[in-house]
Amino acid sequence: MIKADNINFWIKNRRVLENIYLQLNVGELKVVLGPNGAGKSSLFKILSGEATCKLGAVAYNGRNLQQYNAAHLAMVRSVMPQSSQLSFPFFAKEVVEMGLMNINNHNPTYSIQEVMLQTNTWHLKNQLYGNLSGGEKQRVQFSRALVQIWEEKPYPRYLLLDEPTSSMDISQQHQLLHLLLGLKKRNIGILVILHDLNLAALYADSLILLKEGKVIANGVKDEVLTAENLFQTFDYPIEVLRHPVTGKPLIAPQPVHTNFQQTIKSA
Ligand SMILES: Nc1ncnc2c1ncn2[C@@H]1O[C@H](COP(=O)(O)OP(=O)(O)OP(=O)(O)O)[C@@H](O)[C@H]1O
Repeated sequence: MIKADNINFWIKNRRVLENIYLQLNVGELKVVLGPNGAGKSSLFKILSGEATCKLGAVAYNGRNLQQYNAAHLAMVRSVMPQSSQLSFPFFAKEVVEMGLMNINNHNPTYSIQEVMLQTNTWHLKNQLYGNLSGGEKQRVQFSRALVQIWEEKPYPRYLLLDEPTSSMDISQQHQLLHLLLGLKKRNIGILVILHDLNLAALYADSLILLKEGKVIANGVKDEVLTAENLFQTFDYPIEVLRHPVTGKPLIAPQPVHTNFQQTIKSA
């Protein structure tokens, strides 16, 4: 389990995260939602170990994050940040192979091809990463993160993804989330930051709504995804309907012209 207790985080004397508690279990897909600037990426950096908080603590499998060295941490969690800059002209396949270098695995029981076929990137293997489209770059970075945890292990591991689908078309978005569902069965817990409420509604087990650094709601999907919680989080009127095929929540934002101001006043 990843356990975050009372996370408080300041950037330049401004508190951007306040008293955050969360738990991520293996077999769970947790989505973090919230408006721009809510603190999602800051929380992500603290959970992944990229940043440290003055107040509060993060533990992986019962052991404080600070006690892990980089190599050991790479064995228990894999990370896809919002953006990744590469200073050299790597081919797409070389970028994916970096996932193996992170865990010092020179002899994987699986092939890079196997993973890249799953993420629809194998045909891009010999293209320069810098020349790929935004969505293609994301799929390559996702592949790199997957390669790092693809091999089955007897201990719990975690995959952390910050807006992995933001540049992807609708088909690729759903394929990525579908792949995550498969990973849940491999003793892996997954935390994803998304802006697409409907992707969250279809695929998440649990959700955290964040606004101005504070948790508005945290729990199982059906309890968190209510019109009231969404309004409180986004200051925007959003209906929660039922998906006609899956029966899961279906998010229907109201268009701005339909009495938006009136709705805000009456809420
Ligand atoms: N390096 C920085 N210097 C100053 N302020 C920062 C810095 N990084 C983040 N912030 C501020 O911290 C707050 C939280 O930022 P964060 O990136 O965590 O938000 P977010 O929820 O991920 O937003 P988005 O949805 O737009 O990606 C924002 O107000 C942001 O302006």
